[in-house]
Amino acid sequence: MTDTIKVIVAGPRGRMGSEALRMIEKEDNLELVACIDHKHDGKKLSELDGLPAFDVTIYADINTCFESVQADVLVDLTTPEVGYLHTKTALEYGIRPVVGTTGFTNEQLEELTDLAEEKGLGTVIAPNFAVGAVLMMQFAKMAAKYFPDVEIIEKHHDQKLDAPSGTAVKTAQLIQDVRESKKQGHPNEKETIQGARGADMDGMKIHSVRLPGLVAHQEVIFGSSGQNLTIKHDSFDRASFMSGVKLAVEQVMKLDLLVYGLENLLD
Ligand SMILES: NC(=O)C1=CN([C@@H]2O[C@H](COP(=O)(O)OP(=O)(O)OC[C@H]3O[C@@H](n4cnc5c(N)ncnc54)[C@H](O)[C@@H]3O)[C@@H](O)[C@H]2O)C=CC1
Ligand SMILES: O=C(O)C1=N[C@H](C(=O)O)C[C@H](O)C1
Repeated sequence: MTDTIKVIVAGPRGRMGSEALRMIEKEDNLELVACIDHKHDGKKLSELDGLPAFDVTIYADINTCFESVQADVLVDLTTPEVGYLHTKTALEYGIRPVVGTTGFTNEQLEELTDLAEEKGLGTVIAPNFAVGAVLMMQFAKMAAKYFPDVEIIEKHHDQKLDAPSGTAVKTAQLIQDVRESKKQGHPNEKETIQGARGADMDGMKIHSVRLPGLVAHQEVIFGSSGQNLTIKHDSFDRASFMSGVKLAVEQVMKLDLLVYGLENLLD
């Protein structure tokens, strides 16, 4: 029998955090031991409406939480600034972070990579936990070898804080690994309205759509003479991310460094 993994969830009232609670409730090898939330300090999760009725305490202060509760893993599903601080603090307390929160800067990712290595602690930061999205990114990386002209269109719900999405940035980074740096479009093109051509990453354009009704969607469009290739993924429901969160929580226990991207954990 495998040992139970003791998990703290940060952001339990959020769209992703609440889905993570529902996932943990169903899994015998995961045990929720506390939650971190800037509201409801000291309450039990079971006192909040609409969430699984776990008899665990909510802490507003992460240090108090880590000093009061013995845990193996912190699952962070909050906001970019908070998520970064949580990840750093978890590593300082010897707790392995599994981070779905997006919007970290490259400098923050580098700092966390160094800290995880120094502490010898597994850490997973995954911009997208949906297996289909991970495949979409891998297929895009494969295609970029043959189609260097590419634009990324990501579409999300209008409550999203960061743009471009973590998934779009990660996709562009994977493509950047295999293609020569390239400025796309006409060399003399001019935007008559600022932003019309989207964000630029190493010459690739990234377009961010935000609308009510959307969940998480991305198209990677490759163009070549006489042909286009479109690789597309849709998450219609946040349950789509949960098998990836579970895998990351299990695998982070076996790691002693930081991995960035769920693809590094898939067979
Ligand atoms: N990696 C992945 O597969 C996915 C990642 N995300 C990312 O996860 C993050 C959360 O997304 P959603 O759940 O949609 O957002 P949300 O806005 O529904 O939830 C964020 C939660 O964080 C809480 N929060 C804010 N400050 C806090 C603090 N100091 N301590 C504890 N909790 C705090 C808020 O109260 C809120 O409940 C975002 O960065 C998003 O981009 C979202 C979907 C999938
Ligand atoms: O905020 C979201 O919703 C999502 N965020 C992640 C991202 O920024 O890529 C993953 C997914 O796209 C949903």
